[in-house]
Amino acid sequence: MDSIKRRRPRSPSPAIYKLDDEDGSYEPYVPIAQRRQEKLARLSSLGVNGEKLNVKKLQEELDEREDAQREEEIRREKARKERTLLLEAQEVHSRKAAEDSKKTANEKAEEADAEILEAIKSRRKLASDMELAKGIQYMEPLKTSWRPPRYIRERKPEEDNRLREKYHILVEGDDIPPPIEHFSDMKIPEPIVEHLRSKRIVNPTPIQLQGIPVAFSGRDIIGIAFTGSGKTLAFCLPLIMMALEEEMKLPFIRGEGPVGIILCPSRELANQTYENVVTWCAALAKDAKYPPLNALLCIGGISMNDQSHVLSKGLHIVVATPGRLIDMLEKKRFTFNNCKYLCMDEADRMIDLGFEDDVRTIMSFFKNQRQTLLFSATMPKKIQDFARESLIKPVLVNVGRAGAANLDVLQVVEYVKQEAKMVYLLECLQKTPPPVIIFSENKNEVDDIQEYLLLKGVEAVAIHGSKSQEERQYAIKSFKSGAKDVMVASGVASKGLDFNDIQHVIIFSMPKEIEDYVHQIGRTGRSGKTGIATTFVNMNTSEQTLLDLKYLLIEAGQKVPPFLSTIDDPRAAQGNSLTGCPVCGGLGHGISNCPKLEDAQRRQMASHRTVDAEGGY
Ligand SMILES: Nc1ncnc2c1ncn2[C@@H]1O[C@H](COP(=O)(O)OP(=O)(O)OP(=O)(O)O)[C@@H](O)[C@H]1O
Repeated sequence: MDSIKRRRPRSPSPAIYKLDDEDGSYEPYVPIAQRRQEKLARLSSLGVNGEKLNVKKLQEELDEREDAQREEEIRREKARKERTLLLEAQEVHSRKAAEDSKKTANEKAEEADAEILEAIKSRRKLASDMELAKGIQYMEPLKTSWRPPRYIRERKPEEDNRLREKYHILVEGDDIPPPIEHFSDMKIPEPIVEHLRSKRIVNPTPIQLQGIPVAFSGRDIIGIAFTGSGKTLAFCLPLIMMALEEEMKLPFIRGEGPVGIILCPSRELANQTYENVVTWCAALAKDAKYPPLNALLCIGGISMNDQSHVLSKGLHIVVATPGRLIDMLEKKRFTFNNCKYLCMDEADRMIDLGFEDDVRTIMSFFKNQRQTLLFSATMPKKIQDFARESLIKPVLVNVGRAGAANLDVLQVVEYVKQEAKMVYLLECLQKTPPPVIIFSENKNEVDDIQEYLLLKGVEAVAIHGSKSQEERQYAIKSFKSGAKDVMVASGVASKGLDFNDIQHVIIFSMPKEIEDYVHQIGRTGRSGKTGIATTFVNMNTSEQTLLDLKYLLIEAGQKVPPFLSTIDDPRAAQGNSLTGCPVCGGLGHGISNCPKLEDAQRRQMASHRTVDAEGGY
């Protein structure tokens, strides 16, 4: 009985059965009585006298030996199985590694892109923290009293579409207001139309003929059109009209207003837009029928006390850079209690990671529903999608591909060795008469170029983020007035600045982001005139930037120099899709190599509430 208790079961466990069964080594069960008989027979065959020996003891010894044998078999079997599993795991692993290495060729990049896009998607909505906290979500656009003339209202939708096709305007959104081909049909006050005519602004440009009716209707808008195509008028005029209507209903007194704000990424651009607003308001007020409208320039680097006379009256329009505007709002120099118009010029720049939080803070000062307008020449798909989520029934008005170069600019790309650049620059300046702008990414280089040109007797001014506000203003003023022939500039002057008839833009050092290039060459070829842009590249220019440039030249139907055409797109070799980067709009790379993403991450790490190097604050 004892021995039976200690003995291990001879018959294998069901699990082992199963395994044995699987590989065909199944042993049939032998009853205990039969086994005892067999054992005794074996003992007697060995010549052992069963009566003399303690049979029970012998039997136990034999059982133990058999048990040990059986255990050894099970152990070996287990080891064999484990080894097989290990081998299998190794095989799976190496199969996966092989698949992964195959993926590099086609899917890996897309997988990585999807991951980055997912991360970008998780960015918070652009709505202010206050709106988000209160859970406020406006569903309907702002109501305005403006209506298109009856004959346009009665036009068939197909006719509207025909007009859009004629002007290469793409639209997206619900209930899109009709395009209007003439200023006179937009119900703009006659003194303004008259003033525009005096400036040879007779017919609206495509972005204006669709953008203005959309904005006049109170709709949120994303307006994308190439550099120099008249976006400023498209977003200033609706604000002037809104302010006019409010003022005429009930005149503003001290402490009231503004009705709306225009946000710009640089002081110079804000200043230029402010001057436009003031000119158009003054043109309006020339007719005694219309009241004067007050505008305030709110930028870093200037004393706000100089404008105290504006603050002592009712305030209609504020043109600002984000930092100074937040400062003024926090100090309660004015409020947004009645503000219902927020426009962002160069909006992609405003809402990319650098200014995103500032924009949110500004939005949190609004007390009521607002109309939001975003305009730019470059607006990568991801920024469009992100912005769209934060707008109310927005209308997208797109003239040409977002980020495409202005076709009125002749783009010349030249290979110039680093050490030869300065000398070649002088030669290059002979291509056209002045005025000429030279762009460099590096502030020290801007200073060096100006110094060199001055030494060579060229009347040159320089502007970059480290110059004082006076120096910057002097540079812009003297260049605009024609007193100086050449302006050497860092990126600060590249976005939105509208100089008279620039003949030639020279890009001394190619920017990493192709969007910056598009803005820089866009300082020429404005308002229907043509211009030249010469860009120096060399081995310091990254291959990816060169690829972006190559595709942009091809898209614009420009000549591609041999050293650019020989650069192959690695994505093509890997069989990857050649669609443009959704983050920066560059056509020569995917999202995983986006230079803007790197920059954005860098900027996010730096505290952007400190003085903006480009002078935004
Ligand atoms: N309808 C028009 N007809 C002719 N010229 C116009 C018209 N509208 C604006 N302009 C002129 O075109 C020039 C460029 O306009 P604006 O500065 O608004 O361009 P933009 O689209 O904002 O360019 P950017 O993207 O570089 O900021 C200005 O000098 C402006 O006076």
